[in-house]
Amino acid sequence: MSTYNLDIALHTNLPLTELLKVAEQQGVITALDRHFAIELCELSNEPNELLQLLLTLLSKQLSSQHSCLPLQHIEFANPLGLRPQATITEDAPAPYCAIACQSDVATAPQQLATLLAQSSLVWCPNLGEEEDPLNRPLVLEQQRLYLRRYWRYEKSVADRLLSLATDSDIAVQLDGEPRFMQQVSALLDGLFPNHATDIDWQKIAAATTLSRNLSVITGGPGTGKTTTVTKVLLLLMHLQPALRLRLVAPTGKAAARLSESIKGSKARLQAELTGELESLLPALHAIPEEAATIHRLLGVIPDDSRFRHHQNNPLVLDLLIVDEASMVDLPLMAKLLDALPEKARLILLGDQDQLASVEAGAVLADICHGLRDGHQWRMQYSHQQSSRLSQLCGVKIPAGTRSEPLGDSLCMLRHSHRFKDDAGIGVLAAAVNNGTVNKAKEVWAKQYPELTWFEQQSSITAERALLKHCVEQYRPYLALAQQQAEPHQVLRAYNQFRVLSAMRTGEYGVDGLNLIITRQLAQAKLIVPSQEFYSGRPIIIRSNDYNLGLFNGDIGIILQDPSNQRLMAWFERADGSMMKVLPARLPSHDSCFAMTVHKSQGSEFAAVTMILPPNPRGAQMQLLCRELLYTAITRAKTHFSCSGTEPVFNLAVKQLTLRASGLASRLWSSH
Ligand SMILES: Nc1ncnc2c1ncn2[C@@H]1O[C@H](COP(=O)(O)OP(=O)(O)OP(=O)(O)O)[C@@H](O)[C@H]1O
Repeated sequence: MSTYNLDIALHTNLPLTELLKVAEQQGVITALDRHFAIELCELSNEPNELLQLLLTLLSKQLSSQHSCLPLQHIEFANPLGLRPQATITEDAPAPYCAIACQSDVATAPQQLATLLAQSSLVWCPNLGEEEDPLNRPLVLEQQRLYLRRYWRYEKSVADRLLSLATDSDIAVQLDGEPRFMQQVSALLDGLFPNHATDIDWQKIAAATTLSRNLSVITGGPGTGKTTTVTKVLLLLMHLQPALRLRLVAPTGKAAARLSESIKGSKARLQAELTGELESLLPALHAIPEEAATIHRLLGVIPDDSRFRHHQNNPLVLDLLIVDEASMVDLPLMAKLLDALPEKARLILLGDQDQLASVEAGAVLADICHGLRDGHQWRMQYSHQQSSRLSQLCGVKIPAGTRSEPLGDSLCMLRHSHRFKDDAGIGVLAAAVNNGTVNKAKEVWAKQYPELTWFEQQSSITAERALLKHCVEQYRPYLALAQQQAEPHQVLRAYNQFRVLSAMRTGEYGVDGLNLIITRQLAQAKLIVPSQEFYSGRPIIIRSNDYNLGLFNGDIGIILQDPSNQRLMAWFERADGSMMKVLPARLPSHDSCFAMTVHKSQGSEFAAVTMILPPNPRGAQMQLLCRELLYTAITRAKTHFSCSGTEPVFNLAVKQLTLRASGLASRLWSSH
């Protein structure tokens, strides 16, 4: 037992170094977590076990994609989450570790904060302080412990978003020039003719975007985010023909889909531009369709985590549109905002209910946090902004209950035009998103034609109906491959269906599923996998190759080159053109009959089959969450099937992932 001046102490029955080894053996921490703590304590020459434990917990948080360690989140009775040992002997007693506070337990986080503040490793910034003169590696703010780098990212993202949200030159122009207000309002009326009696939230989202330097349009799939933003771009290009705008998304696939959506929206809009609206046609044609990845926009420097564009070499643009913003992690958002020119405007589009980014943070969810009102969502416009929007849209738009500047920049779309209100996929997605197990159960019981449940058998090889379904779904694209159809045609057909899993490893993970599906397809004589590369093999890239222009998550297919019959790997570029690569030159890759739900973000398929693990344990339990199911379901456009058991499905519906971060409270001061 170690004690300090403070009223808080670490209780263990083994020296902490031994205990951390047990924790590593149990898989509750990694070797990296243990060494991170040891090395930092050695660096500071502070042999303090409680400090070492806190550093281990911080590292564990960071490897679970949290941005910080909130001290009040620590489970004081068992901070490492140790499990009881199966075999207990005198040599190996049951490990025990607890943080005990002698007086009021409620003061424990504050006591830990005081302990940390005394360490030479930790900087506690005063309000407004930007830099630590001593460059200490850790930062403690509001009882949240950060690695300095993450604190900087979080602070710079919050500062820039707030400054963009507060910057009101466009709002001032609208308020000060009644004619301009009328002109914009008339254009909005033309583009959003009111056929329904309900409030048209797409029109309000467009007005929000037109009146702020920062706007965030969030909503589920098919709620009209792209349609709305295309109309906004049309108005902006009409009002400011020289506007320099760029479209980006976090992955190549998402960028390609954004390009396609913008093209589709423009084509639909063209048909609507009749009568007086015909004068908008030149502006419509001027809207760019090409979208890039964020990495490409920022300019990747090989083997360097920095980009070519940053604060001192900003991007050349007036307006940046970022699609699939939920996939943008905290460090990348910080770098993107850093490279945004001072006067530029920013539009973020995304679905705040989807899985958070693969790397640290949940930036979009934190931005939208202030709209949550209990179990409901509610717009939070200030009185001034609600009156401005009411004038622009010609309907009364109520003000919210909060008064933070970010509220004026946000708009949420809730009505899906992709799924009919009573169609299975939309209803199931809504039930899962609300965390209502009974409702989800009812949806499955109704046996919608768009939904299929495969009750899980004892092993994947026993799941005949499921495997038959997968073979039938992949048959059309493989038949095209056998007929040596054009590569882009085969790739399109392949993208009609995908098997998704929560995890990579194990029989029910992507690795196991790829093996079994390959075997089934070979038995059905659809592929001949006698060598590593064979015609029809879909592949997913696992690392970046800047020379080839292939990036982690890119998906292609091995097919014969029509010009010389050699097998090549074919990929679709963001602009829709095809690129071929010699298979031997491919960076690390896997087969992709099945992929993780994480990797499927930003893509959509006609049909999706989700396979849940039968007996999730440990880390798998953490992966199974509501956002994972919601993301998997909403990747499907016409059919969703799920192989699992009811308890596992329900467990995932109930579990909500929360990423620890201070961003929401920086953005929403009354949070
Ligand atoms: N107000 C509307 N009335 C009728 N159909 C609409 C409306 N808005 C959008 N749609 C249609 O709904 C479909 C989805 O729209 P859109 O692509 O804009 O949604 P989204 O939110 O961007 O979807 P995703 O998140 O999947 O990219 C499109 O076919 C579009 O034409």
